[in-house]
Amino acid sequence: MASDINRRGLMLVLSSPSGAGKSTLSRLLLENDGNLTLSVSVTTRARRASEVDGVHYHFIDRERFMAMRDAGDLLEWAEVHGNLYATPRAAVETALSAGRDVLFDIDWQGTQQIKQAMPADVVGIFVLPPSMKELRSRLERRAEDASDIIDRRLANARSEIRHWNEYDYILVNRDLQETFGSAREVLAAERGKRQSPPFLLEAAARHSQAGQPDLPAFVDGLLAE
Ligand SMILES: Nc1nc2c(ncn2[C@@H]2O[C@H](COP(=O)(O)OP(=O)(O)O)[C@@H](O)[C@H]2O)c(=O)[nH]1
Ligand SMILES: Nc1ncnc2c1ncn2[C@@H]1O[C@H](COP(=O)(O)OP(=O)(O)O)[C@@H](O)[C@H]1O
Repeated sequence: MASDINRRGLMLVLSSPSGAGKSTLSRLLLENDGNLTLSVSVTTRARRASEVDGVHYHFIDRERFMAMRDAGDLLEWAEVHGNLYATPRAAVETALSAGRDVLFDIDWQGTQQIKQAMPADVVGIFVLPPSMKELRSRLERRAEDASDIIDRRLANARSEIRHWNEYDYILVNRDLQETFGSAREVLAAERGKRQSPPFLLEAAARHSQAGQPDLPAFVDGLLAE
């Protein structure tokens, strides 16, 4: 039975440099997909005006963060832009064992850690901005961070982008609706792969559309040889 084969949910990771659009994409995915749950991270960063404690993050102090880390309560953790961020373990395990898929908005360091721990269950999407100029203007338009904080995020962007090839899918976020459509395709394809074999072909076709536009032509070329 399919429910027996696929009783563990998948772990969908979205990473990007700050401002590329991963929080916006996460929100769209969560609003449109009843089986997807957000892993709400803990962080020592200050709350932004638009953020709600317990919804976007659990905002905690450094002491509590260290206590959680030392107690083994964190699935992964990292320092990003001078703040500490981590994924609480318990909520993820509860959701996965109930067959729900879990969405993570975490950086490349966290992705490496969970891929190491659970390689078969993790699907990584890296979101790129169309240009660095557009990245800056998105951070400025978002108007949530002081200019020194924006500068720090931009200064870190290139070193984050260098980790793009550690991910399974790369999405260039030009048009938001198109990127959202591609992310949904990835999710559908990866769910399909985890079902019974008849879904595998469909999954492969979707994978190629979402990730590499040239792949269908390549496959056509192979078939024509
Ligand atoms: N490793 C890790 N990174 C996280 C976690 N939560 C958020 N991040 C990353 O920390 C970075 C900064 O996030 P945030 O302060 O919300 O800023 P934003 O990316 O500009 O929205 C982003 O790359 C997030 O993906 C987490 O639990 N673990
Ligand atoms: N495709 C897009 N085109 C234009 N603006 C976008 C696009 N995607 C996201 N944005 C905007 O860019 C800003 C940064 O997006 P956000 O999701 O907060 O990025 P991140 O979570 O990666 O830091 C937000 O103001 C958001 O509304």
